[in-house]
Parts: sequence; structure tokens; C-alpha cells
Amino acid sequence: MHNIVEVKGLTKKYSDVTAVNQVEFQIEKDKIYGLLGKNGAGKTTIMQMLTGQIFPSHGEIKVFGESPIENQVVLNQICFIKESQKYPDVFRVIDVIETAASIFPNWDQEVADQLLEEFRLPLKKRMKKLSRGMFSSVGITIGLASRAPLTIFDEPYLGLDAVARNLFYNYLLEDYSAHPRTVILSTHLIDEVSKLLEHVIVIDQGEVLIDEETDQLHDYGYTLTGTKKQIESLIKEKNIITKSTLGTLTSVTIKGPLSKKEKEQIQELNLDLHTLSLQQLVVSLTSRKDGELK
Ligand SMILES: Nc1ncnc2c1ncn2[C@@H]1O[C@H](COP(=O)(O)OP(=O)(O)OP(=O)(O)O)[C@@H](O)[C@H]1O
Repeated sequence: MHNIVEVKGLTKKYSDVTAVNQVEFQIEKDKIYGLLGKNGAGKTTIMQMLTGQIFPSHGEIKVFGESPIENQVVLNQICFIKESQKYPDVFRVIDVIETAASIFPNWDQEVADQLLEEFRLPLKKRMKKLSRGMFSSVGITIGLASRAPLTIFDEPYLGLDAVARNLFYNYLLEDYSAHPRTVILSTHLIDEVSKLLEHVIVIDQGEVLIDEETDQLHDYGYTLTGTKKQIESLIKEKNIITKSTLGTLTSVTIKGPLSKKEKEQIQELNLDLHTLSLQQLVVSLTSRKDGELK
């Protein structure tokens, strides 16, 4: 197993705001990661530190074995696509693409041409005149055509419709299978991307809440619905994430796993049991007041 990112005790403070607090994780080579969490959780700050754009207050970051700060050897291997990307005012789509082609060593012009056509991007139009969705499509085209060993997408598809987003997901999967690399995807559209993700890191209030392989998450949480009495008899020993009551029915979200015996009891009582989707899991865990997963 080979880690291309190693982060230890990573902290970023902005005067009195601790945006990232003692974060620790590793990113393995050739895997698709989801960096998830609600607004203000600290995701962008982490991605900016990984790409050497801002400096940590404390802690250590190694990307491809070295500090990314002012390190051209490391930075040449990273493509960071962010929604707030700025381009020179005079730049047209073609200028952005040509510049990207000259920067990224693994650039694949065929991929770029296919995507420019699929997204129907007007090559001669200035970037500042593009619609929000078209602007995002340019970023996605660069991210995929760069074939960078570490490609980071921070909320890459603002303004893109469902058809264009699907095009991105399909292209990413297809190209990733043929040319494996490491991808970090940060997005609020969790359910849409959940099938793409092999590993999930959830950030909450600047800290790592979950760092887990996606296929290990199916047992992380459940919702259980039944009468108040039935539910209470079952959940005494469980860690409750959320609980709501409507009339005689109570619905609880509990942290897994459930034992065989508990599952049998639930079946005997004919209660409604569902595993949480990744989005439900992230929302329920990060909505808790203490934000803590015990
Ligand atoms: N330049 C800055 N100066 C001061 N505070 C900042 C700065 N950048 C980020 N923050 C604060 O740090 C915290 C984390 O912000 P960050 O942008 O990393 O979150 P995020 O998870 O990317 O959120 P979103 O999903 O909304 O993009 C927030 O409280 C934010 O207000």
C-alpha cells in the first residue's frame, strides 16, 4: 500500500477561527476519495494546504513524500479544480485549455477535445462571459484531461445540470479505469457521487469525523421506525444519532453495527429498518450538536 498524502496534526487558524484542528489522514495511490462535510467544515482549507496555496499553522503535510509548499516537483503532479478559480480577463476558453496543456505533463488533448465537444464549449468565448455551468465545464475538462497523479475537485460543478454532471461522473470512471490516479472529490451532492467513492473522509468543525472505506460504511448507521414502546425497548444500549416522534410512531437514527440478535428482534417486531445512505449518514452525524461520533 502506498500513501501519496500523509497529514499529521494539521491545524489552520485564522485569528480566532480554528478552521482545521489536529487533522490526521492518509491518501492512498490510485483511489477515489470523497472529502465531505457541511459548509464551513474546513474542506477547502485542507485542500488549499495540500496544494501549497496556504500554510498550516501547525502540523505536517507530505504529498508524494515531500512538503508541497513552493515545491514544483510536487505541484506539477497535482491538478486542483476549484469553483472560485480566477482567470486573466482576456482569457478565452481556448487560452485556458492551451495553458493547461502546457502545464500538465500527462495532458491528454484527445480527452480535452472530446469533453469540449460534449460540453459544447465555445472555444473563442472569453471565460468571464461564460455561464456558471460552462465555467464549471472548463474546470472539469482540465481536471480530467490533466491526468494528474493527484486530481482534486472542490465543488466542481456549480451551475451544471444533471445531464452534464452525469457526463462528468461517467467520464471520470471510464478514464480512471483506463488510467488509474488519485482523485479527491469534495461535494455537497453526496448521493450522486457515492457510487464513485472508494474511501470517504468526513470533516466536521475542522476535525475528521469518519475516515473509512466506502464499503465499510453500510453498517455505520440505521433508521428504525416503530411505536415508541417498541423502539425504546430496542435502543437502550445503542448510540442514538437523532430521534423524532410523530403521533404514535418514533423514528430513530442509531449508530451501527447491529448484532444478529438485534436484527432478529427487529424482524420479529416487524419494525421498519433501513441502512443510511452516505448522504443521510453525513447529514445526521454532522447535524448533531456535539458533532461527535462515539
Ligand atoms: N481566509 C479566511 N479567513 C478567515 N476565516 C476563514 C478563511 N477561510 C476560511 N475561513 C473559515 O474557516 C472555516 C472553514 O472554511 P472552509 O472554506 O475550509 O470550509 P468548507 O468545508 O470548504 O466549506 P464549504 O463547503 O462552504 O466550501 C470557516 O469557518 C471559514 O469561515
